[in-house]
Amino acid sequence: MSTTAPQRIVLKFGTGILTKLHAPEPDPVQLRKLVEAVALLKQAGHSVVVVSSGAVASGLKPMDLTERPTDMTTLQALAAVGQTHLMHAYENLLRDHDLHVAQLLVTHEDLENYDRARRVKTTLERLLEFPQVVPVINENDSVAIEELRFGDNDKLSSRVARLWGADLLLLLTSAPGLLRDMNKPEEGPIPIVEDVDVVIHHAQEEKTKLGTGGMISKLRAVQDAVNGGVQCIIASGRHAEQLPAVVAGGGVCTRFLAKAKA
Ligand SMILES: Nc1ncnc2c1ncn2[C@@H]1O[C@H](COP(=O)(O)OP(=O)(O)O)[C@@H](O)[C@H]1O
Ligand SMILES: N[C@@H](CCC(=O)OP(=O)(O)O)C(=O)O
Repeated sequence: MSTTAPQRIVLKFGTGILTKLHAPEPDPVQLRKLVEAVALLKQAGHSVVVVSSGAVASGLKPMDLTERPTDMTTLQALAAVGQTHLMHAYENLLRDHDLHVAQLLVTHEDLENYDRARRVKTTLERLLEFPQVVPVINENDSVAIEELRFGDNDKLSSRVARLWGADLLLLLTSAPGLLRDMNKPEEGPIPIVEDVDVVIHHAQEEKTKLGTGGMISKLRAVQDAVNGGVQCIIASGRHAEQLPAVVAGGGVCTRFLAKAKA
């Protein structure tokens, strides 16, 4: 992988890395580190799109809730409140790097419909002609129809990566990558995967308390992306400082090789 040519990179920040380790609320220190990594990648000449979860988690405190609710209507209401808090935080942190956030909220239907998906793509491309802009995409949770929701942002990020023609999709999560055995994290993640089907059995149902996806959802999203010619990486979002190294081909992570583009 070339490190000099500007690469189109989609970074997906899961809920599990945007919230505090032991409290269900956004972690400003984490967000600051992730935004710093985005700024570094942009300085290195990469074109960066962020898919960020965290709307529901950001809505808990303003709505005086301590636990993630389970009913869909309350979750959608929470996302409506939390999304503005989330964007406000991005805006403030990006400003320190002379960058601006551009919010794109999309539904499953938007990306499945040819004309609407083209519109999302053209808007994204126009935004990226402005080097000071960082598009931050989330599911339009408050209007998404329950049966058609992405639900987690893993699938959404792979659809965006394919639509935009990204070179790399980086799924940042609470795990250091795909572990062979979750009880033996000291073994480190599987470094390279050529065929997702061969490793899918390593993924357990277990996931973080606030996240909705889990590792199985991530691997399905990875499969979709690599089939579309997008290389994928699963890495820890708790070590944002290693992201430039990961993008350059090193670091601790699991790398999934892309299939040839059709
Ligand atoms: N084989 C595995 N290797 C690493 N993590 C795994 C594995 N199987 C299941 N997991 C779980 O997947 C979680 C990451 O998914 P999730 O909680 O949905 O995070 P996010 O909110 O970042 O999408 C990890 O915290 C871990 O508990
Ligand atoms: N769109 C939702 C994301 C839901 C979610 O938790 O996704 P993920 O972190 O990918 O498991 C939100 O912003 O809260």
